Amino acid sequence: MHDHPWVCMVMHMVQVAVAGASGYAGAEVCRLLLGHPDVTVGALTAGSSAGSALGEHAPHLLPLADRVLGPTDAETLAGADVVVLALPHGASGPLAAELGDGVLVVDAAADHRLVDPAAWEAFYGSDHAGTWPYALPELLLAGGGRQRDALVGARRLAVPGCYPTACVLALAPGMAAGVCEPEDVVVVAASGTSGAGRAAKVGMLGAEVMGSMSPYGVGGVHRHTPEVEQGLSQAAGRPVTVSFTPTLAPMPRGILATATAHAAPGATASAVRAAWEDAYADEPFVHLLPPGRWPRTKDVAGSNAVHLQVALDERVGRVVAVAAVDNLVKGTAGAAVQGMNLALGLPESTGLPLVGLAP
Ligand SMILES: NC(=O)C1=CN([C@@H]2O[C@H](COP(=O)(O)OP(=O)(O)OC[C@H]3O[C@@H](n4cnc5c(N)ncnc54)[C@H](OP(=O)(O)O)[C@@H]3O)[C@@H](O)[C@H]2O)C=CC1
Ligand SMILES: CC(=O)N[C@@H](CCC(=O)OP(=O)(O)O)C(=O)O
Repeated sequence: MHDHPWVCMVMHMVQVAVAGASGYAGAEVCRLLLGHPDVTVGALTAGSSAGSALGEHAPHLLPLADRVLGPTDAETLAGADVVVLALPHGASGPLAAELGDGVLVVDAAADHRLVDPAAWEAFYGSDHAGTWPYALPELLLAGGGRQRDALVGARRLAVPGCYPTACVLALAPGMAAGVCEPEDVVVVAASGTSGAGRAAKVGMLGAEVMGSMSPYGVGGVHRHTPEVEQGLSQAAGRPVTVSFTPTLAPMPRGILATATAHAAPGATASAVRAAWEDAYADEPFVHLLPPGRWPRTKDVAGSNAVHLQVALDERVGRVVAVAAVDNLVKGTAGAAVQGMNLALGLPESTGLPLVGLAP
């Protein structure tokens, strides 16, 4: 299919190592890899959990329950064809440099997503590690083409953030088609608590989050703001400004993003609908719902699907787009596997579930 040296690898089973396998994202990568027909699971590593069995942390991963987690270092990860890094931000750059150019490194953390070092420094407060191809294949690029083309044959991949995946896919069609204005985009998105990782935090205790919703990172300070702006700007071909407000929702997984943008002068409801239909008609994972049906997080739980709907609020002249994703699948682990498939020359959908878990 693709004329690239990686393609020969698919003749054999691909060995994939996972760093951070005891965490939510790493364990979800393992779950998907267990259902992937072309993959064997290689070394699994952790931080303070190294030396313990994966089953102590992720008992649902029965076939891997007895695997002992190794330390997260280049020596332990050596020998794999692919290394997925599901580590806290900041850890990926130095480790990837030690892994060498021959291995495909898929980074689930934020370290290599942003193109603009100044944006990284402003929102993350550390030195920028560099920019890797952004693993959002469905992203429409201004002037034609999709981000997918940058992923085929790549050896380094930056997995998009969970909120940015939902927000960017929600509005990119309107930006690319010119039916949405780039200024004053507003996004309010709710996330399940697994988005915060499993490290203990008081605010994540059941007693704190159950039966309640609360915003955080309000006022343009959340670190996903520049990533959402970056993706939408790439679709629009000019700078897009976004007010982004994340919200914590009392559910284990899922993101529901509601994004609104000024409609371009003369944009009609049918032109808006056509932009979204055209954008995603051939995308295996991005599903524009029939008119009148709206996305629900339950419908995408456990799957790599994105459910979308769009409407024109003619009274105020704004386009309203809503997207639902599973933060741990299309928002992280599924995107990692989808990007891996593309980089290796495998069919893009291999090993990725399209069916959700509702009710
Ligand atoms: N959760 C989500 O929805 C999403 C997560 N991501 C990203 O994925 C990455 C992992 O997130 P998540 O799984 O949620 O986090 P968790 O806290 O659940 O897991 C973190 C993992 O990293 C390991 N770890 C922590 N510190 C170190 C260290 N110093 N050296 C080596 N290993 C370490 C942990 O091991 P140990 O068990 O020993 O502590 C654990 O395996 C993050 O960058 C996150 O932003 C991206 C998109 C969505
Ligand atoms: C609910 C919650 O806390 N969500 C996290 C985002 C999820 C995440 O892990 O961020 P990345 O996708 O950039 O890795 C947050 O707001 O920081």
